[in-house]
Amino acid sequence: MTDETRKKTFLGFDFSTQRLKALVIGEDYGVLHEANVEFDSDLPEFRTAGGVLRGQQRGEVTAPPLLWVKALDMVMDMLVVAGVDFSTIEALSGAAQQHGSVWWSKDCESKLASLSPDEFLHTQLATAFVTNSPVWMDSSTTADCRALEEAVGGPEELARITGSTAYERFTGPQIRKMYRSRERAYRAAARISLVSSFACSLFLGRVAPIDYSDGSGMNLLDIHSKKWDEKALKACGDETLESKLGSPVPTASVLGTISPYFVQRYGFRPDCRVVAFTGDNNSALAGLRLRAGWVGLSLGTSDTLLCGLSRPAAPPAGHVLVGPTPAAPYMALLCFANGSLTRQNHRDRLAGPSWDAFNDLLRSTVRGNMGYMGIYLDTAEITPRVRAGRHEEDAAGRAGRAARLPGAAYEARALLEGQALGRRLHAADAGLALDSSSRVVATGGASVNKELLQIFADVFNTPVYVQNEHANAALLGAAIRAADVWSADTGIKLSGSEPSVSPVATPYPDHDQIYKPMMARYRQMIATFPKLE
Ligand SMILES: Nc1ncnc2c1ncn2[C@@H]1O[C@H](COP(=O)(O)OP(=O)(O)O)[C@@H](O)[C@H]1O
Ligand SMILES: O=C(CO)[C@@H](O)[C@H](O)COP(=O)(O)O
Repeated sequence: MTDETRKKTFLGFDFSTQRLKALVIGEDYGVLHEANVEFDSDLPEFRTAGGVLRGQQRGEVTAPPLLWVKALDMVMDMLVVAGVDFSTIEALSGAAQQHGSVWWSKDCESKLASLSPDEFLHTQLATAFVTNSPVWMDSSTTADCRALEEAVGGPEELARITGSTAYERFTGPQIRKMYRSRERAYRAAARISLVSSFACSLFLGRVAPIDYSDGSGMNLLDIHSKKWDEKALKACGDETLESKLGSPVPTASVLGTISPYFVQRYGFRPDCRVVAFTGDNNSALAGLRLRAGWVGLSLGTSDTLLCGLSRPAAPPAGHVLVGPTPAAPYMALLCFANGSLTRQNHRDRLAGPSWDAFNDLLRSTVRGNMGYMGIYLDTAEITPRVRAGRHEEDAAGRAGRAARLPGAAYEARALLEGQALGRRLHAADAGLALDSSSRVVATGGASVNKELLQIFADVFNTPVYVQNEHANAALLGAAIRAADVWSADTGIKLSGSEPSVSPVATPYPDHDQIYKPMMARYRQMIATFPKLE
């Protein structure tokens, strides 16, 4: 029996692309503690750039799973130093970058079950993985995508079953590539986790099941029956694949109690519940708790657009996923690979390492940028699926040398207007309707930048809001899901709180004159980029 009067707190994690964050909330969902480990600077021994490693083959991007394990050791120590009383934590959950796969070695279960509380996790799990993890930025599996679509009956059929046509970063095509090109690694892996279920496993002390919501980013899960699709499994591996993946579970599930390692090392209660972890965008939707007609805009390493759906309509573009909470049975997602890191690269080039200096450049230009436009793709793009490249045009539509933009300020605005135009255009193509009642709610690292949000408001012709409770809805969503699922499991009501949002950018009334023609030009410009093949 849980004592209803004792102090209750809930812990959330976000294993995102560039950092690991942890957050403790109280019964009222108010933030009590936070900690943050940045992979590149806090763990330089792994030699990552932006949290990832670029491979030799074109488009290959991975991350070492031990980096995430060591980051967890560090973040836990930070919470200790911050004075967190782990005995008050009733439940924990987490979010993680989507689609990445973690390849566990044969003895992983015995290792997870017998961790010594006297040692760090990373020293004990150093040999628990058979290879680095392919992550969402990988674009090297185009051949596997086409083969998977063909095996299932075509791209439309795959989208009807799994919610998406085949995408390079989705876990099914990534598993197929491993099976096809590195069969020894495929065979050596006893289990395959998503980054979310891998992170959950560390707390559970056994390999955790994949949840339905993040599992929908694999091109393997039937989003209607919520079972693995047999044809898709067969196309991506051999008869052992289903057991390597294990059976998927509802996202709002208590998977068990916390591993003795955390009880003995940090003083967690032995009955602290571990709630299934999920993808970071899925968790952001849970954290934002959007109203009907509102759209989430996550500005993390990637930029994503999200909204809840009541039914799983097959999308003409983008993805439909099983939703993370009972309130959002399904969700729509559009992902853009050239998000914060691309903005950051060009900020460094044009203004140096300061966002204030970059914003000064933006302020010195006008909406519409006197007709100068640019599309800057530093990495292969996901929406649409094109190669990296750059295209600039002057007001007369001239490209190439003749169109060189007249200075850093014009390039800065061209970059952000180009990004916002792309988000808006592809959202419309994917059937995401915005009307006068719509609101965009921004979250993630770049959502603190009001100049950037003003450009999104102008291009979308929609007011942009931010959430007051936290700038990282994925992290907050992880802690809130831990609390909500715990409450449903124990029957104990929590005071909780409704999310509150504040407006940060309102569109100027000249959207139609300025941005409608630019949208048409954007469509022509993006068509000049070579497609992934
Ligand atoms: N003031 C700012 N303006 C624009 N972008 C910013 C600003 N502050 C931070 N960022 C961007 O936020 C990104 C990190 O966002 P975050 O949500 O933590 O990413 P992730 O969750 O993918 O690791 C950084 O790459 C950085 O470029
Ligand atoms: O691939 C996708 C979504 O489909 C990405 O959005 C990843 O989930 C990475 O998230 P961030 O680290 O950028 O938040």
